[in-house]
Amino acid sequence: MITSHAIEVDDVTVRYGRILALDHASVRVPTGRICALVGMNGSGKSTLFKTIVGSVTPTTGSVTLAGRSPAAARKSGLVGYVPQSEDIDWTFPLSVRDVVMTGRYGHLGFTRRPKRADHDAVDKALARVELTDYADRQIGQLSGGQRKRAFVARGIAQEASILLLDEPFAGVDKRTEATITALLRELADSGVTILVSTHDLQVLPTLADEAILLMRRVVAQGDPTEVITTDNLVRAFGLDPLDRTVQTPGDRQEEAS
Ligand SMILES: Nc1ncnc2c1ncn2[C@@H]1O[C@H](COP(=O)(O)OP(=O)(O)OP(=O)(O)O)[C@@H](O)[C@H]1O
Repeated sequence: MITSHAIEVDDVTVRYGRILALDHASVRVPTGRICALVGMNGSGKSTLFKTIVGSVTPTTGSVTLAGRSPAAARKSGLVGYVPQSEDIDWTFPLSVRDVVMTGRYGHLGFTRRPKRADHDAVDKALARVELTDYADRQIGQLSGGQRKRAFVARGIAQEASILLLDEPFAGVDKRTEATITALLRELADSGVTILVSTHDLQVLPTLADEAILLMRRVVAQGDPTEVITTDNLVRAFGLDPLDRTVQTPGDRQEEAS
C-alpha cells in the first residue's frame, strides 16, 4: 500500500498504570520529511517513539508505518530507532562496528553471517558519521556525541526508510549537532522519513520541515515557526508569556530582520 504519510499515529492513548502518558495523540509525518517532536520532560515523547516501534501497546488508537503495523515494519527493517542514551546499556561488550552491524540483521540471510555487502554497508555508514577510526572501540568508551553518531550509523546501515531519534542532540557539542543535522537532511533528501525529539528550539528552523508540540496530546503540528509560538509554548510548557528570556525561532527571525 502506498501512502503519502510514512508515519501515521491515530488517536493513541498510553497508560502506565495510573499515569496517562499519551492522551488521544494523533501525528502524521509525510514521507521524506523531517519532523521535530518538542515537549517538556514527561510530555510523552519517548512513549510516542516506543509506541511507534511497537514496544509499548496503546489502549486506544493505532499506528501505521508506510501502510504496515509496527510489528510488520520492525520485522522488515523499515524502521531505525535511536533510543535515549539512558535506555542503552553502555557496558555491553560490543564494539562500535558490532553496534552498527546490528542494523544489518534484517538483511542477513539464513546463516545470519554478514556478507561482503553487509561489511561494506557498515564501513560506509561509519565513514558517513566520521567514526571509522573508532570502529573497534567498545561502545561505552565513546563520548556522548560519538555514541549518538554510532546509533545514527546503525540506522544508515540498516537502510531504514523511517528513522526515529530520541534526543540525539542531548549532551552533544555544536559540531556534532551540525554533523547530525546535515546528515539527517541528506537522508531526508534521499526519501527517508525522520521523527526526531529535541529540547533545542533554536535548532528547529535548520533541522526540521515540521514541528509537533506534545503535552500528552498534540498541542500543535505544522511549520516550525508557526508551531513554536509563545502562545503554544505557554500551552505546552506553562511558560509565562511575559518572560522575554524565552526565545522562540520566530523571535530570532524578527531580530535578524
Ligand atoms: N515504564 C514506565 N512506567 C511508569 N511510568 C512511566 C514509564 N515510562 C514513562 N513513564 C511516565 O510516563 C510519562 C511520559 O514519559 P516519557 O518518558 O514518554 O516522557 P518524555 O517526554 O520522553 O520525557 P523526557 O523528556 O524526560 O525523556 C512520565 O510521567 C513518565 O514518568
